[in-house]
Amino acid sequence: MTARTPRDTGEEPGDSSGSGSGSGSGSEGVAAGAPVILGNGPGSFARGVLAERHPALIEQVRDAFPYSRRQHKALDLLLEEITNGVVEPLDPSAQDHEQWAYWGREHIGRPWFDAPFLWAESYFYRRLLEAVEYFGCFGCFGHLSAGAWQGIDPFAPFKRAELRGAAVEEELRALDALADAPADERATALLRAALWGNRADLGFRITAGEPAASEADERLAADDAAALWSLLPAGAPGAPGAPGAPATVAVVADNAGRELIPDLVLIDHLLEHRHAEKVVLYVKPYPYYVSDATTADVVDCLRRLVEAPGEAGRIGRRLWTAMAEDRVEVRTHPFFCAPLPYEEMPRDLRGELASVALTVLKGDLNYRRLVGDRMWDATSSFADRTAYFPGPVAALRILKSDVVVGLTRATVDALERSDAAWRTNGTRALVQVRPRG
Ligand SMILES: O=P(O)(O)OC[C@@]1(O)O[C@H](CO)[C@@H](O)[C@@H]1O
Repeated sequence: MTARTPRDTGEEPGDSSGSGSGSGSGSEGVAAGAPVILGNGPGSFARGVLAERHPALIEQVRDAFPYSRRQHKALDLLLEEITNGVVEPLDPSAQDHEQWAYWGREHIGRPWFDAPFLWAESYFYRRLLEAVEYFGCFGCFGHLSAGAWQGIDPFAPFKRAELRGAAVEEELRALDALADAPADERATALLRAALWGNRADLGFRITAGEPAASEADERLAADDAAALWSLLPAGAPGAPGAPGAPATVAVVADNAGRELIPDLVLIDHLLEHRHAEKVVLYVKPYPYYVSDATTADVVDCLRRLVEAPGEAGRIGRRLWTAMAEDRVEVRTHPFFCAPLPYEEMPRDLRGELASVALTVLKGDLNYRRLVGDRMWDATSSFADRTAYFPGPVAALRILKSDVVVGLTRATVDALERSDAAWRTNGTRALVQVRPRG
């Protein structure tokens, strides 16, 4: 992976135009709005992630690989730093050193817990990759082992185990029962599968354990599914761009494996029923938040589908062909691993998303970045929070952090009465849509 410059990622060192004033970049006092979520709230969800989940993850990664003494030492140092130390910069020779020094200008040298939660999490994953030498070992010039671990995804063993597991097997077999279902029934079931697939988040399970079985609809805090489908009418054949003609849909993926498989199945449905003529699938440029999907994970999931019997195999083969015909295109951008809200997305990405009929953002982190990682009033308007987004946008998300907007007062009151941890325990979901403004 070639690290990109600040200009590529939507923020320029020294830019005083306001870019970089959002929740992730450090100037938390600048933008108007609800308080930015920091890592230091006593007893807060964010603090728990930084104090418990990240140290546990370091140990899990350490145990999953036959790392060298040098890598173990780097992991030890990182563990000590995130629990008792202050934020250290990336190695000066790392390609993205300058970028992260800029993003971290208000946090480097200060305790990890004092930084905005989104920033601290994002930088933690970057530092974990540094410790395991994912981009090479920059302090080891001239040493023959300097690049030996390049590109080895530290989360791959967890992702692979999930993909080979019984749950995926069962979910693939369940597709047979849907093969001949009426299109609208199939669409509803596949959208729901892609939504609840977001429970399959290996990072979340480090401390939360296996999520409770869903009672799907009863646990939807908001359901704009009808609005989503109305933006993607099943297309009659027509010239691209002509009124009523199917268009391009962007899907911003979240987790690999058990989430990405239903995402891919939904993408196949969109193409098969001409809700879209093309789907662009955005993935992370490098391993992130444990199970976030990279291109390698897309390949693994497609192989898993293609090798499956029955309907799953047929879907896999159709998608394989669609990739060859550019009807499904995988893209990435450094911004997807930036500690910034989508409001600060760079011009090139904004241009791409402006041209599609709908952008579907999967998962909790994408939601936090979409509306801003702040303690919003849960009844504040989703449309207002996302008005900056360059085109129609839909969020499919399991609630796994404090951020939420767009709920009715009645829903919030009912949730507060029934379950104190409803925002973070992974048992509630939402589908929220903002059509073109
Ligand atoms: O984006 P995803 O995979 O749905 O969730 C990411 C997540 O697990 O990471 C954060 C804590 O580490 C939380 O915001 C959220 O629960």
